[in-house]
Amino acid sequence: MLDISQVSKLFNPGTPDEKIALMNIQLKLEPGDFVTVIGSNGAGKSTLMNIISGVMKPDIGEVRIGGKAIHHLPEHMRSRWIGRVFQDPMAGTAPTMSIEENLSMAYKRGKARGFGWGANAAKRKLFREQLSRLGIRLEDRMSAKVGLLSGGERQALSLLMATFTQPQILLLDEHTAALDPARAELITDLTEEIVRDMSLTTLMVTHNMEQAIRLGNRLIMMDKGRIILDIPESRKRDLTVPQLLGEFERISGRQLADDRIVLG
Ligand SMILES: Nc1ncnc2c1ncn2[C@@H]1O[C@H](COP(=O)(O)OP(=O)(O)OP(=O)(O)O)[C@@H](O)[C@H]1O
Repeated sequence: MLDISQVSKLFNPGTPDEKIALMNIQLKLEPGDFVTVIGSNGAGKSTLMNIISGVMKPDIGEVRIGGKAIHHLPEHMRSRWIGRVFQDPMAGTAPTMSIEENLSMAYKRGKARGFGWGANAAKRKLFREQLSRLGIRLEDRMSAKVGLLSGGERQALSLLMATFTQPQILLLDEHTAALDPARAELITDLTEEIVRDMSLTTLMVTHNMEQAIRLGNRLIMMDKGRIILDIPESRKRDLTVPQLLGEFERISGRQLADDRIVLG
């Protein structure tokens, strides 16, 4: 479903600030894979997400979705295949627009995949149904401005907007990191439910080691622009946080340096 081959990205080449952000990344996700991504500070996790979504282009290498090369396409052209939820609850939604207007935007984005403009009443019914799945009564507040919602409510809406047109790839970029523990748990539960129910192929960056182990069917660890560990479901099931940190130390020869690390 997602095929990244030999992707490299260098920032400020040929200057004293030269940084290797990604070095020869090879990553293949099968349909329905839910892969968690962890790594040290500056490992290249955000750059990888940005290259998949089209915020940045790789220096070399290819990104394919469903066999189609997309690395040369601009971000807006990829959005019909890719849903993304960011760490910042303000990032995925338009604050001055209502919940319904925000959902309409996301709906329009998926149009090319069979979600044509329906009659308004039919659309509103669909939005209400979708919102009610979140279980936080946003369906009763469809005309409320999104800027008035709490961080958790906005993140739940962002998750719905990123997924309800059934993207081929869902990118979750530390999407629970800015929330308090109770709201982070709500969004994590919703994520699991939506990904499972829609069989979405998902890549999730997290600083929460316990979450990285518990969620999904595969875990990858990045360091200095490379994937240094790729753990399949069979091994992940019995993995513990100390074992995971030990693996990092064994491979990289250092302790995992991450100023936002959460052990569990
Ligand atoms: N726009 C940029 N210009 C220059 N260097 C950059 C840029 N974006 C990222 N980098 C550098 O590329 C490397 C990878 O950064 P990236 O943000 O992808 O890491 P990360 O794994 O997401 O880190 P963190 O967990 O700390 O957010 C880092 O050394 C970073 O300083």
